[in-house]
Amino acid sequence: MDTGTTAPANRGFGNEHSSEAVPGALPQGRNAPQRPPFGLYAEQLSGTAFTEPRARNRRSWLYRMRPSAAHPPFRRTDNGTLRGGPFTETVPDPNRQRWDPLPDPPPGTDFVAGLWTLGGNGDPARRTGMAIHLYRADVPMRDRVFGDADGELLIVPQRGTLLLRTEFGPLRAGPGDVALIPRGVRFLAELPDGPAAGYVLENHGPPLALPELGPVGANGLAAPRDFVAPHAAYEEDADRPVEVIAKYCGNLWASAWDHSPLDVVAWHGSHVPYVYPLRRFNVLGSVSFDHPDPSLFTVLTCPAADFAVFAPRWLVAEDTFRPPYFHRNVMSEYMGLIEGAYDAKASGFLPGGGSLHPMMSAHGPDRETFEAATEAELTPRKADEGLAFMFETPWPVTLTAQAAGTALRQRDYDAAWKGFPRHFPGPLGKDRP
Ligand SMILES: O=C(O)Cc1cc(O)ccc1O
Ligand SMILES: [Fe+2]
Repeated sequence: MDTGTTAPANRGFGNEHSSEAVPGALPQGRNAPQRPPFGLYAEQLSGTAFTEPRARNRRSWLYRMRPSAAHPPFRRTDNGTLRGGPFTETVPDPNRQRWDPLPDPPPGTDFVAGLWTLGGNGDPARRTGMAIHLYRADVPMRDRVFGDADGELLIVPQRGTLLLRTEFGPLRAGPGDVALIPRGVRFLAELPDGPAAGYVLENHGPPLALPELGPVGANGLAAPRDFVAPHAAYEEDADRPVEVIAKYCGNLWASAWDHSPLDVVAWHGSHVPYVYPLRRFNVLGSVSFDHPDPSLFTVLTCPAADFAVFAPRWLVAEDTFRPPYFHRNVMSEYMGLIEGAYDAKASGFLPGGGSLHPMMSAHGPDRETFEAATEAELTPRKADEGLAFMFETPWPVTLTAQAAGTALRQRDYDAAWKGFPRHFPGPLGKDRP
């Protein structure tokens, strides 16, 4: 992971971070001096209510060339394939769904234009729920900058690298990394390795945080120090026309600025973007028997969703069906695959594709996986065939019309669980109880 500078990484989830692109640009001892250094303008960006308890309070102070307030009106612009809650285009569907990866975008698609919404729940106007988006882009954002008032964005690259130039400085995230852009933080996405694709969890509610560790102890799972915040960096050519796009209560709005919002010279605070390399996740698992619940793989959690990663790990459980078990649960599970294969599905779940297992819908290993795991010799085995993740949400996910109607939807997904033979009570007269 490259943070774009040679300075030591700005590490630690939830820290009071600080950074200055020019020595002396960050005011010391107060947030709003009468005259900030170099004639910069001080601006507070609050991610939580002013009175939110200290442990959950998120805000940052930015010292910029111009106040963000100096801009003309925002006007509605085309949402493209982006949709916002409340999701009412289809009725909530109890069926299990799976999609093939999205095809390449029309030439000239940047990160924002390439956002394609699968579905979600809640309502951004009430700051509840979440949305699931996919993105694919083949051109960098140059004179376009995006900011999402509706929530934070957890970006999961699957193909290609994103160089995210944020108000707080640059972050680089490629396949195997996740980037977390807090609510309202403006950024553009460049594509240093060419075309890019991936997944986005948009969280409308309280921000994602590291999970409690409980009996796990003081260490384990995602370590706070593996989250890297950017170093302050501003655009030298900030005085140029830039289209600023805002997502606000589900819709896109655009404003023609005469300067770039990427003009922050110094900042400090807790409402900051991060990159986290998923392979740093300290996977814990069963060293005796049984397959643990996937909550043990939680990287980040918030009321609207848990983000879990299925990272390489050793499987050693004795007398155990080792892949994910058959289950029905109250949560709705959207899964994506960054690379390789996932241990519950022998076929059909492709990198860049996705599956949705709604509230109380029965799912688990497909028949091929079941048969193989039932016969497998239970020697210690490294499960390192891929990198999968899950957005697990307590509320049903309602699909957009495009996600429900697309030809990418695998209409025969139920066949993954077809043909399980009945063994009980056994042939008449034999083992019959
Ligand atoms: O459905 C899935 O594949 C996700 C999942 C994984 C696991 O290890 C246990 C339960 C679960 O829902
Ligand atoms: Fe599941």
